[in-house]
Amino acid sequence: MATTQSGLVADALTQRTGHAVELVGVTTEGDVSRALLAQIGGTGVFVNELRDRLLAGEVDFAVHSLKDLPTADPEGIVLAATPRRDDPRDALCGPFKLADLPRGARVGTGSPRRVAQLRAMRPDLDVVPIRGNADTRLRKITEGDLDAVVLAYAGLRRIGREEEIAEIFEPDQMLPAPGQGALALECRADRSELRELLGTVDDPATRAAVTAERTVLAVLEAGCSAPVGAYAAEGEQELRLTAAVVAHDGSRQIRLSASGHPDQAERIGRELAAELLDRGADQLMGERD
Ligand SMILES: NCc1[nH]cc(CCC(=O)O)c1CC(=O)O
Repeated sequence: MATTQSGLVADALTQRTGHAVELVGVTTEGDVSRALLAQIGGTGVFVNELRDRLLAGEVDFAVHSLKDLPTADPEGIVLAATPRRDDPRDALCGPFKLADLPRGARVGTGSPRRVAQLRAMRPDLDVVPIRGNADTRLRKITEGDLDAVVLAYAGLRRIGREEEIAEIFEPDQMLPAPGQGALALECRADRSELRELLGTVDDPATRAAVTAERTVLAVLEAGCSAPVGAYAAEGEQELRLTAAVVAHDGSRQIRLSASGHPDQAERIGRELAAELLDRGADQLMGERD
């Protein structure tokens, strides 16, 4: 997935700037660790190694899944571009649509956000924590260990596994993770010429949307181990942000929306998060089943 999305970015950059781009593969802790992301996640396990290479001057820029970036701003590194986002929705993979899964069916996902929202829709399912890349997860269906897995639609598209999708969840069924489906190009802050080149693939509407979404996460001080979803739909001159905090067992949720001008993305995110906290988001996130 990482190689495909980096290749797409490289091609787009070459097309717009005329510069050749060489891909350098970097293996991260997130790629090798067997621990559940809910335990190790939120701390940049897919990101830190690439940032070290940037700071060491070994690579000029890095391509990340924006969803994997910690919300804290890294020292000496800037988010130089957020290309136009792919489909942000989550997808159910396997032979059954959600409503057709038998009672007690085994559904794999390691994401507390997906677990909680699955339980809200189908409390009878047996949600099983899994890890590994998308291919590994999908194999668990063909090998009969699981009846279904939930993965990001954008990622499935990038690796050409769309045929395995049974159903794509609308954001009102399963609110995506902040930044899901978007990419992030980072480079060193002191490389102003490079920043300008990378900026040619930036999409301001995507940047506004993901800024609003990630601000919610930052204010809630939640990482990817929290059952928090946020999605900002991009209109012409309006951004509509929806954010939700779901109880781990899916029994309750606090879900709010707000709209405003895209220039105000950060403020919209901050205010919505404050309102979620006002309504008890903290308590809901802390509860375990
Ligand atoms: N946490 C792993 C990760 N990071 C980005 C994607 C998918 C692509 C995307 O959301 O942009 C995935 C896998 C998944 O959630 O299915």
